[in-house]
Amino acid sequence: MTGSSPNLYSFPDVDAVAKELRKYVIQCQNASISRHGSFRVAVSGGSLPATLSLALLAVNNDIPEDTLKFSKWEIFFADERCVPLDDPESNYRLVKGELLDKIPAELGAPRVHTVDPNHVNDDDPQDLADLYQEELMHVFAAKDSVRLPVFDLILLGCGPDGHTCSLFPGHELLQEKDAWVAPISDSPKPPPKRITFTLPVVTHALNIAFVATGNGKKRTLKMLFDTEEGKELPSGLINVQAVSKVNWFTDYAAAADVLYPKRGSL
Ligand SMILES: O=C1O[C@H](COP(=O)(O)O)[C@@H](O)[C@H](O)[C@H]1O
Repeated sequence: MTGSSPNLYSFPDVDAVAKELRKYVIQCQNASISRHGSFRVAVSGGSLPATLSLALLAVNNDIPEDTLKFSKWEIFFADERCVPLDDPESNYRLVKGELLDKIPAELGAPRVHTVDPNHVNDDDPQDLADLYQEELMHVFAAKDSVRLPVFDLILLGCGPDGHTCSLFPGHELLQEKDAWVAPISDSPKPPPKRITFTLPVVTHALNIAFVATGNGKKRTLKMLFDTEEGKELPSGLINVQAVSKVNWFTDYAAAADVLYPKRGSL
């Protein structure tokens, strides 16, 4: 699962992607629970939650090592839009509808860390970002002061422009070195006001997985993996900075034009 460069996995279709993603997430879960008793995972919005749901809500055939232990999960949001939690633009609402509401009771309930709903309508999203950073600090810096949180797994999407979280190409936020969570008021993709994990937080995670499927991601993946220009895009910066911790789960449609070596199994 690791090498000296990002792993680009490519599978025939979304169902096959979901099957392998499940294996990978469960491997990360089991290792994390053995290490520290919980699984701290961050999720994204966009197209990711649907594929994640397909992966995690599959039947496990009673294989013990294929068991999801949601009661040990702490779920965070790699980025969130500054909207109420029940707004159609909310990443929380999306993840709730696709996944959280559908988790069978016998698998346990995760602890979900949403943004503070009392500050989503603030003019300046700085407070919302600061409060979410404090939420992370309660979990990751409970005993000592730590420079950065160490997520067990961050699950990312990649937009057609190469953005990930709410980190957009050429945006000054890509230079942020200190904050764990940052506000953005000029997102080129609506809604404009959001908060996002910063690059240092993402690249400090133990495991990072991108999920990118469908024709709409074909040009983006080609650029990210086969061109120098792609290394400057937000998703490309994560490839460059986190190298072997990064695993891409793609389908044949998205990775069709990529020359970078692809793998067909975990
Ligand atoms: O705006 C966002 O977009 C990205 C990518 O979405 P996708 O639909 O192209 O997969 C997503 O990862 C992020 O969480 C979301 O806020």
